[in-house]
Parts: sequence; C-alpha cells; structure tokens
Amino acid sequence: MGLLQDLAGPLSQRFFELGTASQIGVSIFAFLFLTVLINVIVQFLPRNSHEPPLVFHFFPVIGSTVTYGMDPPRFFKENRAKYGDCFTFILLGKKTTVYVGTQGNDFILNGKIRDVCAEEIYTVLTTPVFGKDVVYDCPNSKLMEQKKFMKIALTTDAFRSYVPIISDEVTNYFKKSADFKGKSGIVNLPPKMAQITIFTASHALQGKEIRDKFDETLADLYHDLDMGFSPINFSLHWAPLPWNNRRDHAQRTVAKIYMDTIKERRARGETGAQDMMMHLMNSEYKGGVKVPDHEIAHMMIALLMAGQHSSSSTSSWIMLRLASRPDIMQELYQEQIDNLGADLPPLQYEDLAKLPLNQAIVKETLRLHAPIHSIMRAVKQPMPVPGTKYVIPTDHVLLAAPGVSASDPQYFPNPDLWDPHRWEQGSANAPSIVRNEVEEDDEKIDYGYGLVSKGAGSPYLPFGAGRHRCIGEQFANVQLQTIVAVTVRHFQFSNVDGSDKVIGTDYASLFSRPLEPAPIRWERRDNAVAV
Ligand code: HEM
Repeated sequence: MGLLQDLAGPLSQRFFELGTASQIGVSIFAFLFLTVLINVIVQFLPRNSHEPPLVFHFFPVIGSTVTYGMDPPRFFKENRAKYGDCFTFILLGKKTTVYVGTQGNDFILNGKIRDVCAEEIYTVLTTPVFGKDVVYDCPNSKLMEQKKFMKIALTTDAFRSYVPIISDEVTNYFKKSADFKGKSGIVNLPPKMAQITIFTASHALQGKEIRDKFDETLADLYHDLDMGFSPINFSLHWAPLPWNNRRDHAQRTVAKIYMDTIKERRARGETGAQDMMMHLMNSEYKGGVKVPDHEIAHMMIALLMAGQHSSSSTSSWIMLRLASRPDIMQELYQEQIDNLGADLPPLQYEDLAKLPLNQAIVKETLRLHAPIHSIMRAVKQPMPVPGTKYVIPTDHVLLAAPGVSASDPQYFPNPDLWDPHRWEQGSANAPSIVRNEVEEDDEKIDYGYGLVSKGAGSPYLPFGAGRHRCIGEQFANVQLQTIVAVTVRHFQFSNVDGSDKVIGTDYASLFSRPLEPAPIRWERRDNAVAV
C-alpha cells in the first residue's frame, strides 16, 4: 500500500503534466485553426473595391511569402492569370501590390517622387553595407547627383581603356586557375564567373592597386559585406548576429582602405587620372561642396556591390546557356574570325560593335534571366491606377517585375526559348517591340543624372527605368561582352551529359542566379595555348 502510494504521487503528477501539455497543444492548435479560419472568412467578405484583388492565402502574416519566394516569376504568371495585371499579396505581413505588364512597369518605375520611395525599402539592407550618406542613406536629390558623378566617369574613352584590362584579366584567370589546367575538364562554373566578375570590375573601375588587394584581403572582406544582403536582413539588419558583426567590421575596413588611398593620391598631388575614384575626388555637389572622402569611399563600395551580383549572375547564365548550345558557342567563335580576322587580334572596344551575335547573347540572356526579379517601392500617398478603379493605399508596398513583360508571348514569340538570333532583323522570333524602336519616339527625361529614356512602353527593361534606372548598363554590357568574347576564344563548352538542359534558378538570395552546383565540361580550343 505504501509502495502504491509512493508511486501514485509522481504518476498523477506526470498525468497532470501530460494533461497540461496536451491541453496546451490543443489550445495552440485551436488558436491556429481559428486564426486560419478567420483569415479565410475575411477574404470571402466583400472587400474595398478600390483595392486590387488579394491573392488567396491560408495563414495571416506568412500569406504568400513561401510560394512567392520559391519561384517569383511563376508566382507572378499564375496570379496574373487569376487576378489580372494588378494584384496584392501578403509578403511577411506586408500588403504588397504587384503591377505587371508595360503599364505596371511604367506606373511603378516612373512613379513620381511624391508618390513612391525606394530608399524607405532598401536602406536597412544597403546602408550598413555601403556606409552612411550615400545612395539610400540620403535624400533622393543627393542620390541623383551621386549617380551623375558616377555616370559621367563612364565615358567612351573610359570604356576604350577597360576592354584590354578586362580581356587580360580573363585570360590571366584561365591561365592561373587550377580548374582550367590541361586540355579539358569539368568545373562548377558560377563561383569562377563570380571571381572573374569582381577581378574585371575592380580593375576597370577602381584601378590596379585596388584590384591587387582582391588577391589578398579584399576578397574576404567583400564576402563579409555580401552577407549583409541576405533577405533575412530586411528584418534582422540591426541584430548583433555574427554575420552582421562581420559585415560592420568589413564595411569599416574597406572604407578605410579607400579613404587611405584617397589621402595618398591627394598627398602625391596626382592629376590627370581618369578612374572613378579620381573623378569623384574632383566632383562637387550643387553649391560647390566637394564630395567628402567617406562618401567617395562608400560610393566605391556601392558601385562594386551594385554590379557584382547582377553581372556575375548574368555571366554565369550566359556560360551555362552556351554549354547547353555548343553550336551557338561555335557560331560566336566563327563570328570573331569572320569579323575581326583569323589571327584574332587583341580585343578592342570598337570590336564589340562588330560582333552582333556576341551582343545578342547578353541581351537574350538578360531577357530570360534578369537578376533583379522584384523592384520595390514604398507608397507615399494614395496612388490611383490609371484606367482602373484601384487606388493603392499608403500601407501597401509596390512591386514591379519587368521580367514578366520580357517573357510575355505578346511581345516575344516563343518567349521561353533562349534564342539570341531573335534580336536579328527578320528572325521568326523577333520581338514585336524592340527597346530601341520604342526609344526613338520615347519620352526622354532628366532626373538629375543625365537624359534617360522613360522606357514607358518597353517590355524589355532588365536595367529598370525612371529615376532609379541603372547607371551601370553600358559598363555591364562592355564587361559581359568582353568576358564572353575572350572565353569563346579559349574554350568550347558543353553540358556534362551532352544534353541541351539548363539548370534551375536559385531565388533564395536577393538576386536570382543559377542553382549550384552547375558543372559544365570545357575543352580548350586547338589553337588556344594550353596552360
Ligand atoms: C547585368 C548587370 C546589371 C543589371 C541587370 C542591373 C540592373 C539594375 C536595375 C534593374 C536597377 C534598378 C533598381 C531599382 O529600380 O530599384 C539598377 C540600378 C542601379 N545599378 Fe545596376 N544592373 C547591372 C549592373 C550594374 C553595374 C555594373 C553597376 C555599376 C557599375 C550598377 C549600378 C547601379 C546603380 C548605381 C543603380 C542605381 C540605384 C538607384 O538609383 O536606386 N549596375 N541596376
């Protein structure tokens, strides 16, 4: 009896605990069930007809975050078919209104400064990485002046000097890299293209001194800066987490490297140099204020970071596409022999214009694989959508997705087909509206960084439009076309299994890129010198 009593105490306590635990479990389940039920019922109640339709979802806050995040282009396509060009979905608790198609692109990207705001969305991510007082950590009018300084430095003369620099960097890379030793091999391409991109961009835009530091300290520091761009940092940018601590240390260290270089150059009394840093050192804001050293340093970081992901992702896609179509890679090689001469002289800036297929490769790859799939803006005042009854309220975020019109069969026959020849006149897959045709009579506008086309009617806007339009477009084209032309001189690529398959897209980071590993087979051309 005594033993039973001894046992009964702990057992009843255990039952009590289990009972309590299961009660808590049931309560949580009931709470979740009710939350989902109420959320679903609310979506079936009559809604404000002036707001765009809301994408159906079960869970509040989470909304459509998961389906959007897994494959944004598919999400846009499927919901466009259900709800039309303009619809709202819940992204991490925020009502996010997507407006696709050429009118949507125009509405958002050419939105007025009093209506839409980019910095409110991006600053949490970019300011800790770039540093204070530049890009999205300053009034928009100041950003426009900063873009003007950077754009003016990217002259034809500058591009002329960049082509040999980029060309040599690519050749040296292939010579030195252990992954390209011998006559043939298999390599996971995207990390190689990321390195080639940062070496070529840093050398061309920031000079040899900075470029050489990428073999030592800068590569790791930029990697740490990069971690600050993880999408999770939209919420946790402030948190004292290991990767944020490394980001902050890297930002301070890289900025100091640039500031020390500025001081040394000034002390040397250097004049006449044409590089971006020297140009910024000689620039003045309206009212005659010189650009402070820390802003020059932060703009140098911003320039390199802005271009790195987009250009590196694009160059990887180009090479993977070429591996899936060795016949087109061979055509590119032949194009150089036909137009530049069988001895293939060192590549010059002027040569790029003589290689239309080489240009089309970049253009077509950006049509299908634009690295920036979602462009966001905060809404500053209620925005009526022309031609509809909708008014977008200020608690919504606007999302433009120019990739949707770039793969719309209305403009691009066989839109999912990667066909660089579609950009040739008379091609069966030629676009019904080509950007340049539109630009002829397109409205031009100066937001403070030079005249740009509004691009209002164009379905092809991989570099954006409006006041936030890319200033790196020409540089990226020169960089990418040179990388492709030089690579084609050295190698023939193919898929490892010989098929024409193309790998899927990784949407997990802010910029979309090929899923890894993405191995390809390379074979050195007979006439290329084996290293
Ligand atoms: C294939 C390469 C590239 C692509 C596809 C690309 C795409 C874009 C897009 C879509 C935007 C507009 C973003 C928005 O509206 O919120 C943009 C802005 C910008 N890009 Fe690029 N870009 C590329 C390369 C570069 C390079 C190489 C540089 C620097 C040399 C650069 C510097 C910038 C800057 C400074 C902005 C302005 C941001 C603003 O005004 O808010 N980009 N880019």
